[in-house]
Amino acid sequence: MTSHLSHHPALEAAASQLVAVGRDFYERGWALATGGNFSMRLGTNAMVITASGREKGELTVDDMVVMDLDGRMLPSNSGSGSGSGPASSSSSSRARPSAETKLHARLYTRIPHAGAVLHVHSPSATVLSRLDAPQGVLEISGYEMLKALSDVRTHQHTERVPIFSNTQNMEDLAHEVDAWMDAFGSDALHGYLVAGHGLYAWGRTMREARRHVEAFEFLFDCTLRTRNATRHAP
Ligand SMILES: CSC[C@@H](O)[C@@H](O)C(=O)COP(=O)(O)O
Ligand SMILES: [Zn+2]
Repeated sequence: MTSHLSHHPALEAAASQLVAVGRDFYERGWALATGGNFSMRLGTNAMVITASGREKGELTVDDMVVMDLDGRMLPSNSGSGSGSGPASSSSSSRARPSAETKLHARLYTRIPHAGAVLHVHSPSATVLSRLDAPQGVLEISGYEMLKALSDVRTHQHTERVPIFSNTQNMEDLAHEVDAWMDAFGSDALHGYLVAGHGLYAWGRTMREARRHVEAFEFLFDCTLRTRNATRHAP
């Protein structure tokens, strides 16, 4: 395969996993219309993240940007042209990092075991995050599927998913996430919601991060169906 990543086998392997998750999540309707972004850690202070504005179901290994966790682009992004955003979403245009790069970087910094971070715009996450935004947290308990979240051993667990207000200012949003983790810790956290926007979830590996997104999606869907059924109960 010829790409600007081809001299970096570990990086290219990560990029291939990002391409695969993009295709899968697009097909499931969780990353439509360029929504969503995905990254993997590369060592202690670096990550590879999807380029901004790309169709997530049509990513190639060239639609990736290598960054350090302080927001600097690192070499290996040299094979590109210019422009980004939905209007110029071809893999030959210059790769600009995801607009939400700061959120990924902050998670890798705060959670040393995080190896992959996945952000999706799924309908259930988007709807639930709006419904429960006033409470600032979504609590889910009683489902066997909770055990798909790492270190959860029983359906009696209560998963607390914080909900942050949406903003286009990623520094502000990252600050809100930091403040929440300062107050409540990050050990029991598997993901968070951004109101009217979507879900961020992570895992030690790409496999675990994907499992977490799938589990959250199932749990969100069950939560919405239960509320709907309760509303229509005689
Ligand atoms: C449909 S636009 C969505 C973006 O604003 C953003 O929320 C998103 O998830 C994708 O941004 P991107 O810059 O492509 O990583
Ligand atoms: Zn988004």
